[in-house]
Amino acid sequence: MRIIIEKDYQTLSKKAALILASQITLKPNSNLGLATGGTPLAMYKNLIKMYKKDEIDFSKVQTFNLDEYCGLSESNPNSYHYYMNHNFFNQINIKKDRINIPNGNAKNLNKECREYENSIKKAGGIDLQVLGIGSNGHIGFNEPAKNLNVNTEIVKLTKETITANSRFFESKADVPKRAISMGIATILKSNRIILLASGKNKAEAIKKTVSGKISTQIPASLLQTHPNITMLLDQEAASLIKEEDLETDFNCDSAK
Ligand SMILES: O=P(O)(O)OC[C@H]1O[C@](O)(CO)[C@@H](O)[C@@H]1O
Repeated sequence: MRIIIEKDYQTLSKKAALILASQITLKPNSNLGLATGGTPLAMYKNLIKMYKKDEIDFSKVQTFNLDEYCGLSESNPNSYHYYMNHNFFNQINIKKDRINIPNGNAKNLNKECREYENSIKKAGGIDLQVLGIGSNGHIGFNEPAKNLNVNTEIVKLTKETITANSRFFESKADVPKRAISMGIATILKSNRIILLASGKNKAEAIKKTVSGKISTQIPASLLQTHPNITMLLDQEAASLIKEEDLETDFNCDSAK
């Protein structure tokens, strides 16, 4: 596990954008796995800036989003379809038919999950997956539980996640209770993963992800088994990581 600690959210977001840009430069037809939530917003802004300066070309890129709420239409401002179009896709030259986001409004949700998983396989898998993390350690919408989903499935959101995500909705009651999410194996099959985390409220989950025992109660801890994972953190999110867990050849503590 490579750990990069940046001064703050802005520098972390710039670095995340540079990692994506280098992936696309090296492989213009990359399959990118993308995340939503508050954390990647500034990364998307940086990528749009780079695109406008002619530094990146998204025309051959294909994207797969991690998750989507059940029951929200694409035009609902709280859906992840809307989030991605509004915050990213509408401002770059990606081809619409190369964008993949689970349809949380599909008539047959189980079929939708199976087809989503197959479309990732057919595309040859994900080259670079971007992840955020919930303060309970969830990745995608894979919530802490005794058993975790392997493949893309319908998931029930925990009270904690509903409360955390209610900041984007008019009221807590409006937050959907279910979502479609890539499973843990879907995520772990990606060639490279970068996980972004900013702020004190992520520090405990980050500590457990980096150095805790691997447990389905902290879904992100399973990332310890991945051969090419980079944790891109700001100082607050990294504040509970012990010094000795930073001392490996791979780790780069750029803020100190
Ligand atoms: O970046 P935020 O808003 O803290 O969200 C953390 C995680 O929770 C989610 O909103 C739900 O999966 C993710 O999209 C995100 O990675």
